[in-house]
Amino acid sequence: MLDASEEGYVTEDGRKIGGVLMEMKNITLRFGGVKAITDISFDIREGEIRAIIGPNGAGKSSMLNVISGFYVPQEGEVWYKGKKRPPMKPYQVAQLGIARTFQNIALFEGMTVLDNVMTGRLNYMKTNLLQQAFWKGSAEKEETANREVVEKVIDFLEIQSIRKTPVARLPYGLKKRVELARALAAEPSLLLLDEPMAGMNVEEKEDMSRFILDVNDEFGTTIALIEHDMGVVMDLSDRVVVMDYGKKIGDGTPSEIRSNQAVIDAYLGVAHD
Ligand SMILES: Nc1ncnc2c1ncn2[C@@H]1O[C@H](COP(=O)(O)OP(=O)(O)OP(=O)(O)O)[C@@H](O)[C@H]1O
Repeated sequence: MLDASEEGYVTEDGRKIGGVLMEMKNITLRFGGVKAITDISFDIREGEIRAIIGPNGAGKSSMLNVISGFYVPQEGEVWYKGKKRPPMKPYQVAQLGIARTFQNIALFEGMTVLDNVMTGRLNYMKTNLLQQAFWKGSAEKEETANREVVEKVIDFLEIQSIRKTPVARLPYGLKKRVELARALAAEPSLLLLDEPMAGMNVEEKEDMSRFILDVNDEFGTTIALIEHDMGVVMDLSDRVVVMDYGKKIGDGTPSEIRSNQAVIDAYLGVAHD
């Protein structure tokens, strides 16, 4: 059994994970008569890669939407960095350092890769248009600082060669990478990835897995992801939450989840590796 103390724990591959970054306490979310999430609690720790898995309709996206502020649960509490988070709009959650990608890519198709990634910096752009007109100097300084972060992310994700290409012209796998770049440009403390491998071929999945691990390793970014590809989930994640019909049926390391009978019955069917 994993020793997840207050201070943190050591992963199966020997990495040191910190204390609690986010805690979901007894979350219940309803849409009219449909209970998408029923009384779910779990935490996400500093520096870890945490997966949420489960069959279609289990409530995974709803949970990610609660974390990112798109949905406000009827019951339960969301704690972040040791404080209870009041109900917030998604942009306010983003300002707390929580960035996300979407299940269906949500980029500006007509804009270049560079401009799309720049939109990830919007929360850092303090000068408005009027100020830009009067205080050109400070707007320029801000633009340069934002550009530096964006260029670093573009280099890191190896998309320099397509920086001036309109997103509409890119293949699917690269669009997904641009979405990751935009989220990273926000320099998040918590990065949420909604099915980062969906629709990808094997090679694209391998690239994306490598980038996710590199982001976590290089920037220490905490990552929570939803993913259906069990090979990927078991390879990438430090701990996994399993949902079924809106309820939590498992929570543990990949090897604990692989041998959890309730999880095997509801989702895995046969043990995945
Ligand atoms: N906006 C909504 N309005 C009404 N019902 C919703 C809404 N969003 C989700 N639901 C319902 O809540 C339940 C959980 O859906 P959710 O999309 O969170 O599941 P999921 O685990 O992410 O599924 P998938 O793997 O198919 O994406 C489903 O019964 C779904 O129909």
